[in-house]
Amino acid sequence: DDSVKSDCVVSPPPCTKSKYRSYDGTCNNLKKPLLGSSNTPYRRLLPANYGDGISSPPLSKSGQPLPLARYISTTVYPDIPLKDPIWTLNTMQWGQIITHDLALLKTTGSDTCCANDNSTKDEKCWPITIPPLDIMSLVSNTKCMSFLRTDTDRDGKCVEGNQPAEQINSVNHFLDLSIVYGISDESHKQLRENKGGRLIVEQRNDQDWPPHDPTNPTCLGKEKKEACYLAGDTRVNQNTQLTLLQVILLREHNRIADVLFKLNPHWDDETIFQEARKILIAQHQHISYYEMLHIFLGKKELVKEKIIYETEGFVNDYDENVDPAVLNEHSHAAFRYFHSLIAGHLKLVLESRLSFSKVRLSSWLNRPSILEEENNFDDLSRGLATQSEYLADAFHTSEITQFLFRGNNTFGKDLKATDIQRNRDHGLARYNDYREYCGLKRAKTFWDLLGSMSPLVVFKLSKIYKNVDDIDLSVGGSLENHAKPAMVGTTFLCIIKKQFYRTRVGDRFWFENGGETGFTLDQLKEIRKSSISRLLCDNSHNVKLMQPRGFEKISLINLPTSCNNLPAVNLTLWKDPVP
Ligand code: HEM
Repeated sequence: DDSVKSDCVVSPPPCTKSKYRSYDGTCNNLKKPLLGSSNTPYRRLLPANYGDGISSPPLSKSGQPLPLARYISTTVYPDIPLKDPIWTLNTMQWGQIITHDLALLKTTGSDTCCANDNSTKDEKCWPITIPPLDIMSLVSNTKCMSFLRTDTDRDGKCVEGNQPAEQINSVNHFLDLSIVYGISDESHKQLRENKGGRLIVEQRNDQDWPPHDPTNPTCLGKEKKEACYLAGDTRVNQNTQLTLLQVILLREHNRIADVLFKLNPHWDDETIFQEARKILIAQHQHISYYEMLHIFLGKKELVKEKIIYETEGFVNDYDENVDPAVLNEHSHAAFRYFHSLIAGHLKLVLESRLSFSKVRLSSWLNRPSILEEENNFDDLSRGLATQSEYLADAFHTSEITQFLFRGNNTFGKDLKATDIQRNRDHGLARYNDYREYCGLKRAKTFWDLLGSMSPLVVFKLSKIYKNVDDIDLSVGGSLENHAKPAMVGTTFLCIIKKQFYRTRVGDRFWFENGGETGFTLDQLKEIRKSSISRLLCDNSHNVKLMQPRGFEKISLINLPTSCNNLPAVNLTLWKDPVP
């Protein structure tokens, strides 16, 4: 049954026909109420490929272990900083917002497992080995990086027999701003002010900030006064610009709630809250699908695949037979390709758009306090819309391949090595299998890859892997030439398209649907005016100018203009006609 939960709760909850979404995603699908809900498995496009057919990491065709993930990372993905000529850091950062809204692999236990200590005895421990000639080995004598295997449906002992393990997504699978609102009734409750439809904020220096989180492990060990935030998602503090966008979304909720309260003083807290939530989720879906995704995937492709529509009307494409769940291949290989967009330094930018300073990414991971210092919040907001993201390619900033979460140490973790190890942890089928699935020809030899990769890349692969069938999806897919205008090769494009189709068509509350869960047509037209630029304008402290298209760099055809000139959602359309 596809509605079996990781904790063996098989009986679906009773569903009322609520106008609003639940927090955990249950009852979005009325026929199968658990579809897409928190703590249910990712889905797969192709059957799993485990070493033992059940859950152990895969081996190479020859039966030998696959080449070390860290070795692949250092040999294939060096730090060559090539800037994107068109798209801003906002594009990368919104991509991570979409990611965190859709999925979070579930792990239990402490994330300190390395071959050097006893913790490796934990069956979930599968450290990333560092080869002897690696810079981390040579300079600081580090032998491994901690890696915890993802929890699966087999852990709960709810799966019988030899059924292959399926990993658990601990957040709900819908694009519903669970990062702002929480993933269950309990996690949601802690965020509510219970007045005026607002979310809890703390005021400092004339600005609103998320509340302090006393329990999040990333906040432990911080001085009591140091900001460390609570939000709908536990990763809120992970990196500076991610936290910035989370604060923007939180403030936007309260801004909308305050306007709705003025328009409809007779509404109670819950009504204001749910209406504000519905508007913000709609803005998010609109910005993600209509302003951002075409940058990654190309507009024509999105229209052709019915992921977006060229219409001013409703789009009633909800299909209860479409499973909205996040695909394992999407979250753990294809979409992670965009880790290569990450910039190692974040620019602080003045209203004149002069950049006067920058901060190092790895110095501020899990340390959001930097946002509250001086004018950093505004300067970094402008930075997001001014600075280039990096090109989608096979190069990664060493800030994430050598120094990720380094804290006070010389080195930290390696995100690309983690991505490769995770691909194997989840037993994703091989790159060659997905080539075939996505309409490319299966490669019999390495040289058959030449049609989709550069000769240098094919040469490297042939030196690293023994057999072309051994190539990991997250490696092969990330090395393909782009299927232009998409920023990604054919195989990943095919996987990502499938994801974003399911995410919209499998969501009964999709913002463009008319009917009882939707908006009036006039309201929908207002939602379609929302933009990343206006969102940053309205919710930063003192940013006065933004270019109209905030994912696109400033140019003669995209000049900064007064924030007031940018289209805005007219909330008076939400005035109750019959108070
Ligand atoms: C500074 C920016 C970012 C940092 C520091 C970061 C870091 C991470 C880390 C540490 C993980 C967990 C790795 C694991 O244990 O397997 C992860 C997962 C992931 N990242 Fe990123 N990331 C960033 C930006 C992005 C962007 C821009 C995208 C895509 C546009 C992205 C897509 C993903 C996806 C899809 C996952 C898997 C999510 C899941 O299902 O659990 N990330 N990232």
